[in-house]
Amino acid sequence: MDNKELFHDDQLPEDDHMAGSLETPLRPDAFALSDEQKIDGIEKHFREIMLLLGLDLDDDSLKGTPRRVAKMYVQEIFDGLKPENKPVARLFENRYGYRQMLVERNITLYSSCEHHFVPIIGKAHVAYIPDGHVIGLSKLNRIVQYYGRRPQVQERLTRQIAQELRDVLHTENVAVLIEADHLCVMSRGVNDVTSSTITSEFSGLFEQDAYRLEFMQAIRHNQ
Ligand SMILES: Nc1nc2c(ncn2[C@@H]2O[C@H](COP(=O)(O)OP(=O)(O)OP(=O)(O)O)[C@@H](O)[C@H]2O)c(=O)[nH]1
Ligand SMILES: [Zn+2]
Repeated sequence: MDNKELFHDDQLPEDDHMAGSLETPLRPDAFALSDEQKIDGIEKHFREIMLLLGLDLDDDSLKGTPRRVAKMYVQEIFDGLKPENKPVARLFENRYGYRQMLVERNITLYSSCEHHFVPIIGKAHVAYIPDGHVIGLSKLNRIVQYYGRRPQVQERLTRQIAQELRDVLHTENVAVLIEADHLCVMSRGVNDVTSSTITSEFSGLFEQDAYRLEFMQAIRHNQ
């Protein structure tokens, strides 16, 4: 089957489209406003949303919600949109001569579905085979957290984490696998609470079956 049968005409993959799809789509002026300006603006608009829903904003429990939501968006669940929040992963020389696979598994992942703005909850498993350098273990978790704290689709999230690991570690030998539950699938729409979504990216040595299998076995063990 060729691509034309798999995609509608306007969805046919093109090289530049595929390359660009790794980036979170941002407006050119995405960084023009301060956090405080963003919080004030979101608060105002969220108040409107609540009023349109018919909610009484004089109610004690509801009146703080617009600002609470605005702060949560800007300072918490979407703070991975700001490049200055990208974790700094200091490289250490691989003085131990460790050349085998390092797997960091079961990394807690929280993200938000960019189509419905509801949570994606899951686990990320990442691995690399060090060349000249290694990084602190917690930085692997932090990289996953950073890219999770954006409106996302799971495919892009997976690829962004893999690309960051390749960049930081100066090696192509990187694997990322994410298994996640999408609240937009579970709690609304199709209302399926049993399905979950697995995405992966394997590059460098992980494109070979033996390395991929070792990784898959490592993340399955003990679960
Ligand atoms: N590929 C992909 N799709 C996602 C992801 N998260 C949510 N979606 C899907 O995005 C789609 C949005 O489709 P629409 O038909 O515009 O939205 P909808 O009418 O709310 O669709 P339903 O969820 O089927 O009710 C849905 O099928 C979601 O399941 C993701 O991470 N990756
Ligand atoms: Zn969704």
